[in-house]
Amino acid sequence: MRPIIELHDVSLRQGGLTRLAGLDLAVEEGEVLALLGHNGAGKTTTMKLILGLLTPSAGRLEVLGGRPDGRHAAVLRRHLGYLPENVSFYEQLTGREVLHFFARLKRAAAGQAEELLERVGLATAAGRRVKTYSKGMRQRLGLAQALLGAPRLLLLDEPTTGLDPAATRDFYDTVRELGERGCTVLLSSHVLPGVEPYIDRALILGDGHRLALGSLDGLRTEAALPLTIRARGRLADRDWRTTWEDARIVARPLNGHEVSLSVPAECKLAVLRRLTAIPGVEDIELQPPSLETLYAHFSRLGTRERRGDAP
Ligand SMILES: Nc1ncnc2c1ncn2[C@@H]1O[C@H](COP(=O)(O)OP(=O)(O)OP(=O)(O)O)[C@@H](O)[C@H]1O
Repeated sequence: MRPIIELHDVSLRQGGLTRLAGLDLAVEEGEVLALLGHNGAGKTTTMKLILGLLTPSAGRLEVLGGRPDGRHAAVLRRHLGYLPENVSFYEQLTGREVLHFFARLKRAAAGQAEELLERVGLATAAGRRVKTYSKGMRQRLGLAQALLGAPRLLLLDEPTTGLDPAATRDFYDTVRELGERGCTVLLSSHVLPGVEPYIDRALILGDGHRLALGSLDGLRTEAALPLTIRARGRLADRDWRTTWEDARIVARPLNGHEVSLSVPAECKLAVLRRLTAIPGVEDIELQPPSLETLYAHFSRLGTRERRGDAP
């Protein structure tokens, strides 16, 4: 089956500025892909190219089997949902009126508006004017708007900015459910903590360049960063710095009953074996590099490469 989104060497240059540089990307049906990057990295630009709101200056781009900015655009509009970064609605309308308005625009059944209000948890607030909504309620209304018409592809630009942790979790739960039903989801985010369990792959962008693309496991293998092993117990009597022959294993005693070890992946088993044999060790916890750590690693690497620094 063909990917839902295909970018081959896509660039967008405007004036002297490169907004996107030679991006290659294929996204499969039902995949949840996170677009990660600093301010100005090219996340919104990538989304707007996929939406057909911008046209590449070079390269080939296909979305749901056609070019998004050509005649295919009308087909796309029916199968695409978009939640922009700064979502705004007519403040005087109620949540229900807003959704009915967008349902008419998208030629979706009015009944679907009610169903979606329920689904995003706004059923009881549906009769209130949008101007009385909190940030989280506006985002949920935005998501309901994006879900009108049963889209095959959803583009969510910074959807969890300003949401509290519980609202963020609810939001991502809905995203996961959509992915499981075969809807392809692209979401851009600065807010990395919490997103890991909900995504299949991450694309890390920096100054319009692709810095890394892969699943969490794939990115971990590529980055080859040390993992953290924490041991707890009655540990005060030991000199942790001299316990290891390999200089790459760095021990940081946190207090008398906890030590944190930075361990290269290939030393993991040896360290675990040694730790389990040490009297006093009562508990061991493994922490592979988080998405946040991987993001920082690839961003640093990308910046260095572009500046031509030695690693
Ligand atoms: N309307 C525009 N006209 C010209 N250049 C633009 C325009 N919008 C964005 N850019 C430039 O394109 C580049 C990529 O911006 P983009 O908005 O895609 O980044 P982003 O990763 O979404 O950033 P943010 O996290 O701040 O939203 C930046 O250098 C930005 O200055």
